[in-house]
Amino acid sequence: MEAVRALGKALSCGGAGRSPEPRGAAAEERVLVINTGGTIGMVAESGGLAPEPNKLVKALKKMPMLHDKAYAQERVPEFPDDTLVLPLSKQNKRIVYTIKELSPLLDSSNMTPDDWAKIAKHLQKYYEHYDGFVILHGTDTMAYTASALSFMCENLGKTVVLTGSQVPIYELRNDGRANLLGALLFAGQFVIPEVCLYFYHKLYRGNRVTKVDAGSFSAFCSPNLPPLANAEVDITVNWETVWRANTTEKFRVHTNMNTNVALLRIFPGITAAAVKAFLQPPIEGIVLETYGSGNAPNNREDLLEELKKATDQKVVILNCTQCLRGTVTPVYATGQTLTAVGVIPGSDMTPEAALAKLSYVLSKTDISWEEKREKLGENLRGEMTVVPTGAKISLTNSKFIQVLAKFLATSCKEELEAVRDALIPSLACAAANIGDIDALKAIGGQDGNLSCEDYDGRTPLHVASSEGHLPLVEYLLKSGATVYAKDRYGTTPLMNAVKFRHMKVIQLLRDTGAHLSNQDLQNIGTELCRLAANGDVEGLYAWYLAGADMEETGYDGRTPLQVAETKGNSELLNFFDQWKTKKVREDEYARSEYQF
Ligand SMILES: NC(=O)C[C@H](N)C(=O)O
Repeated sequence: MEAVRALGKALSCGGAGRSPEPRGAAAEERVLVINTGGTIGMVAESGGLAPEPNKLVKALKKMPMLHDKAYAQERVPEFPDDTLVLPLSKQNKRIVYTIKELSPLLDSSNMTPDDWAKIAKHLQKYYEHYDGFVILHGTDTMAYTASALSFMCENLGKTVVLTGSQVPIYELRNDGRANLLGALLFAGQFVIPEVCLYFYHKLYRGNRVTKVDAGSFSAFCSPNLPPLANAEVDITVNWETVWRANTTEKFRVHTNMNTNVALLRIFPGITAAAVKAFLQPPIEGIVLETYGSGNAPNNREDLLEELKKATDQKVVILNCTQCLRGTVTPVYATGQTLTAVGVIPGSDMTPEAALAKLSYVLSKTDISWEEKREKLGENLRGEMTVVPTGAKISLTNSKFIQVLAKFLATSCKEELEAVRDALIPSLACAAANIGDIDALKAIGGQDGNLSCEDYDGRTPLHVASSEGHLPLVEYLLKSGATVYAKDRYGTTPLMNAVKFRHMKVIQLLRDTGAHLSNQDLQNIGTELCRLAANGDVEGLYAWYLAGADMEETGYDGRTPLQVAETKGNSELLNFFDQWKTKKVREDEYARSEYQF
């Protein structure tokens, strides 16, 4: 075991988090906090607890665990009034966070789909400006909002964490401080590209939670999926559980959710008249909350007839269990009867997730009713467990890992996992270096996380981007590798591709949502002018494709074009001519001569 530990230490990786050990000057990570209301920012009024606007930022500034005053003062005027900074984290990160307060602040009981859309639009608007997002929200309907946002956010590549509290943060004993701190640490330090919910030391998948306790700090539970991460003495992320979009498409939000949906909980003696009334137009879909493993009475012809009539009228009915834990299965005749009248089995989805999914899928205008029914049975955001078809190669089946395990004298599963976690980052990066897709596929098949980091925080995507292995970059992105990974120097795969001028890789990364960060853009004008002075058209083009503004000025106030004009280099002038005339429309640009 010692040998395994030593190996693990030597090769240790932080998953898809950012650099795992404190090293040198702290990197700054930017987090946007969207404050929607909830108990966390409430004060007692004559009518009971209610949210108080414009109070939170001032209060947080007086809390040393949530604001490092001295650091912020050094950075004035860069830090505006709504921007705070956490003390240095154990991972040597500075999390700088900006709070945007929505108006009006809401008790979450007053939330509607319009408010979800408002939050989603904020995520879209500020997506490229921040590394991660925290949404402060009341606990009462947090599971609904988390579920809805998980569907509304399409191709999500950054961490979004909802949190709140049971006791206002202004009170002496409260859970708000710890919850906010935990949420900020996750949003700022890890790329967990999901809509998550952080509460009482646990990070959950947002569409798997339900509020289970009105009087405990441990208010939420995720009955059918273990937490994505635990913040105990150490923060541990269960990377194998993390859901990834596996896409080369850009992040976007879908906000026009269908509101003609509802939840119907069956109970002994429910009348057919009540069900009929419930299923009348304009209703388009319902979540039917059934007993046990998805059962409803099969001796009630009148009820079944109403359900059948509704599905014939194209009302979608999704079957979820009333039980906190467990799944809808076709083991009982009473369950199979429902499927026979057109009800779709909802697996182990929570009613909150099922409702949000229904609202999302039914609002899609580009797919048919049949396709919508199909989509409801698919796992779209990790909201339900789908039994995999085809046996997965298990860790213990891997010959390579077995040989190594033998060599290292390991036997138990934990030790095997330690070997795997220690080796996979280096192996995956080595495979990426030589462009070996088959090797990467094999590594992925060993439960390997292809967003894993090596000892320098570099992921296979960094390496493949540096080397310009386009098919491999595409494979990695489609296997869930994050474009937002940063190595220990804060460098992203996009910057690697720019440095080594792999134009097609730059384009693919950009299509997937990669963008230049504040760090990348420091002194960008001077860098562009330097390239112009050297007549380095290829270098300029790489920066252009990566999204740099060609009109940035250098240290002497000149633009790259002005430098080019002084140089009189014809290739350079031709480049700027094309940029000026066809400009900035990338599609036209790509068709021009500068398509390397
Ligand atoms: N603890 C809370 O946040 C409850 C509050 N009623 C809300 O949901 O806004």
